[in-house]
Amino acid sequence: MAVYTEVSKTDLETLLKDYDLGKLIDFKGIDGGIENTNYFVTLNNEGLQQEYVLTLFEELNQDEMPYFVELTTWLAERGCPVPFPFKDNNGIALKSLHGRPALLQPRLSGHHIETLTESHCSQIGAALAQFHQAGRDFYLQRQAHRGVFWWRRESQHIADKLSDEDAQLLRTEVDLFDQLREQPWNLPQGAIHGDLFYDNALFEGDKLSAILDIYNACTGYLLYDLAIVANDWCVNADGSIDPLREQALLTAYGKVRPFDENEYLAWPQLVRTAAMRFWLSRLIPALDPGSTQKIKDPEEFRRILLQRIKTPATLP
Ligand SMILES: Nc1ncnc2c1ncn2[C@@H]1O[C@H](COP(=O)(O)OP(=O)(O)OP(=O)(O)O)[C@@H](O)[C@H]1O
Ligand SMILES: N[C@@H](CCO)C(=O)O
Repeated sequence: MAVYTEVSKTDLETLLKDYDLGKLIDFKGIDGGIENTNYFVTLNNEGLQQEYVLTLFEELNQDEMPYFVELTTWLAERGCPVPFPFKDNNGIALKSLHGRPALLQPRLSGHHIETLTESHCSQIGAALAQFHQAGRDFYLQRQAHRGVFWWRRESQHIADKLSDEDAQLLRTEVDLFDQLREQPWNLPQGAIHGDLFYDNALFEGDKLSAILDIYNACTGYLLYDLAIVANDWCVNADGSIDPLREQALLTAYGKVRPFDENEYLAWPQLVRTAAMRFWLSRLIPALDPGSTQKIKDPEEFRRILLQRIKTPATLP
């Protein structure tokens, strides 16, 4: 399970002394996610039981955290259903535990979905467009942690562990994205989520209730963020695209933020780039015998990439 850093009852009670949120009743490591350590925390405040999530960041350092504290607060203030961290009694949201940056956030209600429908895709499309609209004038910028510089470098590092064919496939996609960036297209940019897979959304009944795990957010092409969503929410187990779910996603998104003319040109490549990015981020730990990260199957994204090459995507 994804508890990389153990937190004891004493650690938590010491942390909670900085807040007036109530008495610790229970806490439990969360068996989900692969990047960070997460705990559900139950507190009792004057007879009322409330649920929180404590996140310890395993990769991000303290200096990188203000971007996320500010962004989640900014988005929540503009009506996006994202968790944002509580401030302690001194007005401080960004804490530290066992040398890791730590945030205490509300536990948002809802459950993970297992079977994706057009309605789920349509709701996440509208919500992502609202996220993008809300984040458009966000005042901080952040370069993607796993963006263009990362994939240029890592695709070379990993090449000798791959078949010639796979190494070439990665190289081609890295080059094609570089070519796209050279186009005078001026694609809309802003704060993007960066990892809005369906396991990062919660639904209450059939209604979207939360968008979680904002910690891959960065400044980037808005359409690339939509491509990440399309490759996860609208794909069948064999890597084939479900055209109805994809149509529902894109139509709902476009109603809230209509596409720019040049975004139609960029879309077929951006879905390929998004597939390449997750293929690569899954390949790295899968090919590293010393990795302690939970492994997700890289093949899934290789299949999606091949599918996106075979049948070029179009925006409605
Ligand atoms: N604020 C929250 N409210 C409700 N549930 C939450 C919240 N934060 C985290 N969770 C639960 O914990 C799980 C893991 O959290 P999260 O996805 O942020 O972890 P991660 O390790 O950063 O994940 P990833 O592998 O997607 O990067 C979520 O899928 C969700 O079930
Ligand atoms: N969503 C990512 C893992 C977390 O970044 C994946 O499925 O590869």
